[in-house]
Amino acid sequence: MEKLKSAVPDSLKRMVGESTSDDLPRTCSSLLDFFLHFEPFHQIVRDLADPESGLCGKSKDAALEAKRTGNQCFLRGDYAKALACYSQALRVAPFEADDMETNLFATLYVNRATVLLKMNLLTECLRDCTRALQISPTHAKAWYRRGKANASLGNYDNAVRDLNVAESVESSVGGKKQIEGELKIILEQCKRTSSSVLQHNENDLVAVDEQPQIKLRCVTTQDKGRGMASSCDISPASLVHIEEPFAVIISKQCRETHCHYCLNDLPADKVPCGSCSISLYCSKLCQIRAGGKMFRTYPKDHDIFKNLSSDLGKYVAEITLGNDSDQDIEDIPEHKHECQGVHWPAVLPSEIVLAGRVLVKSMVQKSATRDGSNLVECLELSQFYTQMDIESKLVLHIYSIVLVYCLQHSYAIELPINGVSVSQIITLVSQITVNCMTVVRMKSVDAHGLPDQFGEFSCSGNVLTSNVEQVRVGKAIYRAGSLFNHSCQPNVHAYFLSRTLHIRTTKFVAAGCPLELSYGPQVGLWDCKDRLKFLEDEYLFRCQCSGCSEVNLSDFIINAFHCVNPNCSGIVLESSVVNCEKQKCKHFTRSNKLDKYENDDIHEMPQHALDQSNGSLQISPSHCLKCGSYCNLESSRAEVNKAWTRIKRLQDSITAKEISSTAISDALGALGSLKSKLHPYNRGIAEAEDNLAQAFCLAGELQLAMDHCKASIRILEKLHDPNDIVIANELVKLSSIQISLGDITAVDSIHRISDTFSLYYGDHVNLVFPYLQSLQERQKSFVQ
Ligand SMILES: C[S@@+](CC[C@H](N)C(=O)[O-])C[C@H]1O[C@@H](n2cnc3c(N)ncnc32)[C@H](O)[C@@H]1O
Repeated sequence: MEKLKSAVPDSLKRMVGESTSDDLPRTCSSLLDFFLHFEPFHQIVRDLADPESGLCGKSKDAALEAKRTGNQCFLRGDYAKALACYSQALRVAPFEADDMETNLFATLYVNRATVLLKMNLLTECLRDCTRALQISPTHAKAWYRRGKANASLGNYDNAVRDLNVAESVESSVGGKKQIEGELKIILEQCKRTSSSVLQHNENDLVAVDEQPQIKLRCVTTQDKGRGMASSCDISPASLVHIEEPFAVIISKQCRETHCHYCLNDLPADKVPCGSCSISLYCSKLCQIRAGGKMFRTYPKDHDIFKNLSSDLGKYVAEITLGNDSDQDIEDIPEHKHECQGVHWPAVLPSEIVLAGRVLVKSMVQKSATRDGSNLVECLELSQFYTQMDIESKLVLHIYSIVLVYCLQHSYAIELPINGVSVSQIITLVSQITVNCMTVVRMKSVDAHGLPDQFGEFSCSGNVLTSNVEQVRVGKAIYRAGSLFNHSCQPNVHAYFLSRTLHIRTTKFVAAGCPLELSYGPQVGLWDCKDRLKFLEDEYLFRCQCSGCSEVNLSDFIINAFHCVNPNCSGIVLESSVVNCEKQKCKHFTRSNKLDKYENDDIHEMPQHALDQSNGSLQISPSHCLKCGSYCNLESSRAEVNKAWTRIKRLQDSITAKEISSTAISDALGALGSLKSKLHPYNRGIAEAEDNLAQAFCLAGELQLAMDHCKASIRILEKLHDPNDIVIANELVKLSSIQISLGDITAVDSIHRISDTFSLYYGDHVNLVFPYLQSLQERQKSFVQ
């Protein structure tokens, strides 16, 4: 990119930098012309798009090497490493390759199934055996391992069937004997235990039965353009919107951990893409949905099966044929055009690869014309090319040109390469920038940073604690979902089950009111100036929401300093905050929720400042809003910065899991400095308290951890609504500490968490956050 950017002549750079969306066909055409005669550009495109030089292709040698290492690890008993090696071998193995007259894929699946069986990952083992059998139906070891996994799962009928088939396809006498021995054991077990047939569906996609019952209207306002509004009163926690994405792309940092199609966690038996070594899937169904149907060896009329009873024959057919053909598979696989081992999909920025997906899908769907000239209109999304800075415009031009060339090389799309087509891609990417949604997943981790996926309490020594973290797993375009505008005080919450967007109200919404979600910033999390800056930088608009146009108390106190007068509870603001507050057009009214400040006098301060001037805020930076005392904020800021350097050291030791008593006592000193300079409800103090809570958890000092966690929550309660999810997330930590301490008040905390999470996730709460169930189980044991 740097090479291409620096090669562009200054005059062309200027022309691109000053362009508006109307100029795009002309600027694209000029830049294309330049690159056409610039050989390094063509070399770059060849490197990115030529399968021969692609770095993400399949290699039988690399697969055999990984398999060999896997075998050695297996023999040593290093099952985790063996599992990783077999998975890597599967990722790079060419689908058609054979190894010792057996399909290499099938062998690798069976090897991996053997490791999975050793690791007691039975369902995963079963699935790998089935995958091997769908490629190579007479693979005796696959039937045998399948039988063992089924027996361990208590599926005795199927285990007996598997072993009977294994025996009939096994050629060696020794092998047959071993199977017979196993069969006897299983038949014995079967007699002792009543058979329970468990269904193990490879693609356990979440069944979503709840459907939105409310009709929404699309309305247009002058300050925000189109937006969604309710046509009736809507009660809190109502599901108002469900939508499948138009296109999705996984985050780069989640490529090894999450399914590239549905974005769920990858299981131990992940499935690789059939034609490149980039993508990984949680199941074959996801692989097919993303990459299209692969060539498959369907079971032929094997002589070997002829002696089977009709019941067993039917069973064999069921297993080996699978049920993919019955599945409702999306007819436009979004990854297919990126395959064949080329590495541009791995190298180019996610938004560009996503633009490629949108473009190909639109063209295949025929909603876009062959020359792509109506691509932008057919998506009907807003875009802000003209507002972009000079540098971004040039980068966007170059990436768009590279993308069209790559698509033509590796997919042979019919899109002509000219100023019009490239300008359409530029507009498409700028649409994606402002309209794509970040798909997030909730993850609970224990104080030691270990994932707590199974909803169990992690236990390290005597410390049992948990945090909630959000993982940004991907980006997606939802056409109707994009019509929801942003508010820093949102009344709806967006979440994702697999790739499906769900939007639910978190407050009562009166008929006709806009339904607005948060694009990231929220009142109570950041102050107004930081929110405005983020939205301008990321989404290129100036926020007009209530939080940014009406004075609210959170924005006053979130970054406030303490009055120098120790007896005064007043707040002192920096000039940047004051300037931002003064620009708000609507001012503080009694309707701003004051209940949470009932026993404080801070709510009077903005009101007081307002009344004096009859309309506009009369507040001076560096002066206490209550008593007027001057505070030298420069020296306060310097002291606060010093304190933060010390707290950061504690954060580093938390990350490194190396907590020392010196680090903690130093951070306690720093917290004292923060408290002496900052207003008691400053968010920085909440953060420092939270860090200390985590540190004390790691050090096993749970009582102190609880005190600091509570102190953090007390501040959050001043900054947010009582049922805000930010507070519930912190309560997760508090409740797990309380449980560990045997503190009965854990029950109240868990009730609050449950109420808030149900508000945000409705009936999906346990799917999104399985940890809640285990908290509730623990709560029951308290009550009994
Ligand atoms: C995802 S789109 C939302 C739909 C958009 N209003 C439309 O007409 O297509 C995001 C754009 O909507 C507008 N928008 C959303 N929230 C806004 C807000 N709080 N203040 C001002 N503009 C907003 C901005 O122009 C932003 O770039």
